[in-house]
Parts: sequence; structure tokens; C-alpha cells
Amino acid sequence: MIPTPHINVKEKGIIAETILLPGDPLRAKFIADNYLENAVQFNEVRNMLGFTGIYKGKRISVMGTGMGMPSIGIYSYELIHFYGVKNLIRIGSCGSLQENVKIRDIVIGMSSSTDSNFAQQYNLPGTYAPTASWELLKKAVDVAERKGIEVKVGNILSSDVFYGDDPESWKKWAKMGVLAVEMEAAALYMNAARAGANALCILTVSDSLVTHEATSSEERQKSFTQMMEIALELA
Ligand SMILES: O=P(O)(O)O[C@H]1O[C@H](CO)[C@@H](O)[C@H]1O
Ligand SMILES: O=c1cc[nH]c(=O)[nH]1
Repeated sequence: MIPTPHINVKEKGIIAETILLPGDPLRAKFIADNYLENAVQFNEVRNMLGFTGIYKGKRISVMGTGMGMPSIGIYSYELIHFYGVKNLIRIGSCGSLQENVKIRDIVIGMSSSTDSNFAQQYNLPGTYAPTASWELLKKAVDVAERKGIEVKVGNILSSDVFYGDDPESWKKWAKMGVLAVEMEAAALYMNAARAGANALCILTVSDSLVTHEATSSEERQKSFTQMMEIALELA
């Protein structure tokens, strides 16, 4: 079924096998403008900008996903099932839940806890642990080490709410060692697992629920470059 309802690409192969997925489509454009050679835009439906280009001789795509699990659920499903994408690497911003996870630190989600009901569709006889691809995770950690970039790897929280009713609920996740909160990784990991594809989520800490420090929206769009540079090496 191509083009799909949300991606206006008529042929397989136009989208590369490896794709970077920021929530913000303008972050996708920033990556295409600043890192990719011969970048060609493949999607503009709903302004969810997507591009394919070359990075260090390898084809790679980058596309926004929007915010939240329903949104990344749609895009990742279409990319995997209709366009044959194999490696999906979310690059996003997150809120720190731990004192030692500082603003602008990089967090990699080895696994993602969630308050979402996304897993209900699979009718499992228990709870499911959304988990990153080991191959992508290992590669990302190796790249970070080579570049001298410190990363914190562990469990993250994918939440359905940015403005939750209980301002203290994050502390219950924090006491279980969860590093940071964002809103998409768990659905991405589940869609990838169900389809036999590979997924990873690399995050930059944009704000801290512990200290209340925060970065500007411009910084979030343009200057979280270390996570981009790690992700680009995974093609
Ligand atoms: O910066 P992105 O990738 O959008 O990620 C985070 O930022 C958004 C909330 O501001 C949510 O999508 C959350 O997951
Ligand atoms: O989902 C998010 C992203 C950044 N900061 C948060 O507190 N939550």
C-alpha cells in the first residue's frame, strides 16, 4: 500500500534502510541541511519532513515523527511494513529523572518503561519489556566511546503525558532507576520487535525534573548535535 496515508513516496528504495527519527520535523531538516550530501526531500505530508542523503558515503534517511506514541507508531509502522526500513533510530529530547543525569547529557534507552497501553494490542499473557536492538545499542556505545562522548545507558520512561495530573509521579519511576522521560521509544521498540526490525532511542537531556533547569526550543532544534553525530554513524 504505497504511498501510505502519511508518507507520500511511491517507490520502495527512496527511503534508506536506516532512518533517524527526531520528534521535530525541523530537527530532521537541520540534519539534512547540515550533515547530508545530496539530500532529497521525500515527504511533506502534514509537514512531517523526510529526507534521504549520503553521510560518509552511506545512504541514510531522516524524518520527523511528531510527538507521542500514536504518532511514532504510525510512522514507524509505515516505514517498516511498506518501505522496508530496517534500522530505526529515534533521536529526541528528554527530561532527566536522576540527579546524576545532567542537562545536555546523552541518554540511550536500553529499555523503555511506559504508562501507555500500546502493548495491549498484542494480547500478551503478561507485561512486555520494550527493548532496544542490541546491535544498534552496542554500535552506538562504541561510536560514542570512539568520539569521547559520555553516554548514560539504561531504562527510560515513555509517557503518554507531558503535563500529567500528578506532578510528583515521576519520582516513582526515578526510584526504580529510570534515567529520563520522553514520549515515543516504547512504541518504536514494540513496532520494531513485532516486525523483526531494529530500533534504538538516543536522547539529549533538555530539562531536568530534579533541578528544573531547561534548554530553549531553538537549542533543542539545532544544537543537540552530539546525539545526531552518534546516530549518523549507525548507517
Ligand atoms: O524532542 P522530541 O524528539 O520531540 O522528544 C520529546 O519532546 C517532546 C515533548 O516536548 C516529545 O516528543 C518528547 O518525547
Ligand atoms: O517528554 C519529555 C521531553 C522532555 N522533557 C520532559 O520532561 N518530557
